[in-house]
Amino acid sequence: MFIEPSIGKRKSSGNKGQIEVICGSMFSGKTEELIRRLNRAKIAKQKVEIFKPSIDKRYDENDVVSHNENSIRSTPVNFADDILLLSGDCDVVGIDEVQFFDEQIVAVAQKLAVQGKRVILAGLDMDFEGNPFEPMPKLMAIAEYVTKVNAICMKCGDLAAFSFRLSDAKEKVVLGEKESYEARCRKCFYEDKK
Ligand SMILES: Nc1ncnc2c1ncn2[C@@H]1O[C@H](COP(=O)(O)OP(=O)(O)O)[C@@H](O)[C@H]1O
Ligand SMILES: Cc1cn([C@H]2C[C@H](O)[C@@H](COP(=O)(O)O)O2)c(=O)[nH]c1=O
Ligand SMILES: [Zn+2]
Repeated sequence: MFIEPSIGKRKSSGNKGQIEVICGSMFSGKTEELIRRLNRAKIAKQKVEIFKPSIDKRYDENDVVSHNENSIRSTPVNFADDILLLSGDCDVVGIDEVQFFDEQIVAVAQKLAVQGKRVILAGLDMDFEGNPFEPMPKLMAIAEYVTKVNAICMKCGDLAAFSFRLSDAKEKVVLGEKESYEARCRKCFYEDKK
């Protein structure tokens, strides 16, 4: 489990800011882990702002919601740059579904961290073809902390790092849940890949 190197008193301690990335396949617990860290920051009396791309309205228009229905209030934004304008003087910025943001999210995360903020980003590291899902690789490169979480393979019960798309759709972005995707281990993913 990720243990914060420090938490609380960010402004008064002349904080340097940091970037944390939570990555993995679908159903691996990225959103749960993001919510856990943000709730702990709130308990430590940190001012927290949470964002998600407005494209993601699967469970709720505004909230970030995990597959097991944990939720936290968030602000949907159209562009990564909006986060810079809306994060104000907060201590901690949480961002979910980061893979749906434009490349600008990398500069935005960097700027927020340079301002002294703790920036926590959660997103898919691979797409349905098993390829890196930009801009996640760049964010992982500039982060101080990267946490990779695994789901359970829906075919064999092993650990799963891949998101298997059940439909024949070839577009990179196809929103969906259990009806459209399964968490798979490498073997079960490549066995059935079209
Ligand atoms: N194949 C699976 N492996 C692990 N957890 C699963 C799976 N399918 C459903 N879940 C549920 O999904 C939850 C994680 O949801 P969430 O944090 O939203 O994941 P992510 O954001 O990575 O898609 C788990 O706690 C579990 O209840
Ligand atoms: C693999 C893959 C996924 N998506 C979509 C499907 C879901 O709407 C989100 C991922 O949500 P989660 O919180 O990580 O479960 O992304 C996609 O558009 N393209 C893909 O290749
Ligand atoms: Zn498997």
